[in-house]
Amino acid sequence: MLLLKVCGMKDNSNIAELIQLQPDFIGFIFHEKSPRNVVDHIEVNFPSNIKKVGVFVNESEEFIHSKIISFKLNSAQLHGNESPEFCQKIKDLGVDIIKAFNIHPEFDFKQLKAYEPYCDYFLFDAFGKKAGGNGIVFNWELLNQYSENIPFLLSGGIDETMVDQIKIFKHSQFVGIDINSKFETANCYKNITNIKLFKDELFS
Ligand SMILES: O=C(O)c1ccccc1N[C@@H]1O[C@H](COP(=O)(O)O)[C@@H](O)[C@H]1O
Repeated sequence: MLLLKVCGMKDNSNIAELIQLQPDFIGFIFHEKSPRNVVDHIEVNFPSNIKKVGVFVNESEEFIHSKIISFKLNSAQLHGNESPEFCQKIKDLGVDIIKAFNIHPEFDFKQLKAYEPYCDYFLFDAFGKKAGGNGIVFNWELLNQYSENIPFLLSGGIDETMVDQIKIFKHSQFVGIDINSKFETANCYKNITNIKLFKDELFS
């Protein structure tokens, strides 16, 4: 069964509704340039089986540490140009590491080897103007070049029309899906009904 990560949550009541659907990961973006940037405290009780992921773009170790503590994060998604050594430093803070990469035709998959010892998952996103949340789908066939041993989540512009595409996509390290902007209504609210339909169809 694929893992499901729902990213870019901000609003307490929206988060509480999402928890009812039992995704595997819920992501919180800590990036000032993003409309999904979390500024307020999240006041929702999380069941222990749902992992809280903080998403960071080239932030300092101190900043990430402070968010791990105040939001009780289980995982850090590093969505910038963070080095393998930086991933190791953040992993040593006691969280799982999801290292994101923006995939394009010239992407050098060989660079991923050095990240292997410090990452729990890779996340493959599209390449766009912004670090993430571009709502763009990349050519998943490029992942045929990925031959390392870290499981990955597929990301980038995934919407509810793509269930069949996801079901036929095959890769030995493909373990999950990350959804974000394509499930939003206004003001970065997630449409919980659409997420439920997507999840039910994906896992049927
Ligand atoms: O969503 C954002 O604003 C964002 C900002 C900075 C880094 C990552 C961000 N989101 C991540 O982007 C991918 C793809 O999102 P989308 O489906 O294309 O909207 C997803 O992994 C989010 O975690």
